[in-house]
Amino acid sequence: MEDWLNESGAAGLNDLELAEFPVTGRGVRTRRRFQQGERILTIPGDSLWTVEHADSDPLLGPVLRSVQPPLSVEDTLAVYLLFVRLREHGYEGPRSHVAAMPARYSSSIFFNEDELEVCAGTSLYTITKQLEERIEDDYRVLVMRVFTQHPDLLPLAKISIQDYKWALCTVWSRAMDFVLPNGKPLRVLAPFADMINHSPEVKQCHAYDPSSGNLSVLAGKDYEIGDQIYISYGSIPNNRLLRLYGFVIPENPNDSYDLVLSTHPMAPFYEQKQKLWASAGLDSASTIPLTLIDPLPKSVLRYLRIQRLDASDLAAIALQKLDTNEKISNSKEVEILQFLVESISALLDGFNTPFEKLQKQLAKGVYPLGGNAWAAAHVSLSEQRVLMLAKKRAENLLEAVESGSGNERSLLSPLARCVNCGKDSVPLMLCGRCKGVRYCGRACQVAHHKEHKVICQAMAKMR
Ligand SMILES: C[S@@+](CC[C@H](N)C(=O)[O-])C[C@H]1O[C@@H](n2cnc3c(N)ncnc32)[C@H](O)[C@@H]1O
Repeated sequence: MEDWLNESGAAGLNDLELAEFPVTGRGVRTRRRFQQGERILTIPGDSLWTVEHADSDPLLGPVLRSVQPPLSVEDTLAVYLLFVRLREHGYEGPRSHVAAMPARYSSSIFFNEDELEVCAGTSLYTITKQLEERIEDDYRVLVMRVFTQHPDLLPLAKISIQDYKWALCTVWSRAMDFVLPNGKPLRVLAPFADMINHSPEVKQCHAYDPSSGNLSVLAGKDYEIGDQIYISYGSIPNNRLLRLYGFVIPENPNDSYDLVLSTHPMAPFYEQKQKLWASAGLDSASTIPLTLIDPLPKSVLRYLRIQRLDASDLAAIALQKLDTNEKISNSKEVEILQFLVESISALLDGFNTPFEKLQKQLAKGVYPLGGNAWAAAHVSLSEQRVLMLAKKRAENLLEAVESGSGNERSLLSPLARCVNCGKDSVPLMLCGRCKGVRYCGRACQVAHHKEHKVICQAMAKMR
């Protein structure tokens, strides 16, 4: 692969080598020092895998162009990979790249029932089950529309659903996404650059140059000889990391839980409410990410306030006397917050193993380190952690509204109050480590330590 790339005009390969590393597995090692921002690697445009290249391939192009409606970007690249993998002559360069790719992946779509069961209750569990069905459907469509129509180029006997899943996982875990100056998205598979592993400690340092069509990797930090080179795959929570890339980051600072809020179209005043959701940047079926940094975004409360509006509230809104950015009334806010606390409790009850038990199991080594069940357990911890924070936030808000303390606003902006007791009228000190929360004194900091420890580490890492 490296010879092909050098001949095609790649730059930087002589300073790099493939090597095995603990945790990340195979990756790219540097043979020289790099300073942050220096160019490490350039892969020429002609060697990249893109939809454009697939469409202009002399053999595959006519096949792809004849499929109506056209295949998705993901399927086009997957079929392109399978097509090249099946060639016995020609395509030496791309074939050397395919030969260097992993033969199997550890995305959650390859988990057996027992392994997946460890994360039952998570969004990963649901999405993986749905994905399995979608992949089967998509494979059936490809068989009908492409493979059986072109048995000479894409013989069905050599493309099983397992092969299709391999190709999909190759795209998910190795392709890079960019937005071109004209706003169009571009998905690229870059030989050798796709051997670089992810680290949350570097910012995005790979770039596509639309004028040359080349892909470059810059140093995301300073490197010494022998160091592993990293890029950033993005701020990805564990549930997505495991589904798309087949790995997790314990105590991932980017963890999130996708809260799905929906309303039945037969609900009272549905159409009027739909307009209000739209003007709030929401939808009648909204998925709102709850994160470690913002476990209860204001948009969740806003959605629920709109959902519960009655005729008189709607009339007041029409006269601009009410704003769903603020609570409608104390009693309605209490109702919403009680519902939220109950709903989050129900979500937490739906997890196969509760947070503390799972933590103990992991500490005892019940799940073999780095294995599928271990990774699934971490996704469960990640999602439960975010939900527990969201529940705590909703409970604090509920208490503030019920007691009439008027503290709700400051509870939604946590930096303005003591995160343990909620006091906001005293001098507050910042947590020295994460600088993300404040305390009114040492006693509150000590009392809050157990709950705050994990988030503190995560936020400190992000900083
Ligand atoms: C773009 S490839 C990187 C090269 C890959 N390690 C290989 O040997 O081909 C992405 C894959 O590398 C692995 N990987 C990347 N970053 C990782 C990390 N921080 N921890 C564990 N595995 C990682 C995962 O298997 C992921 O799907």
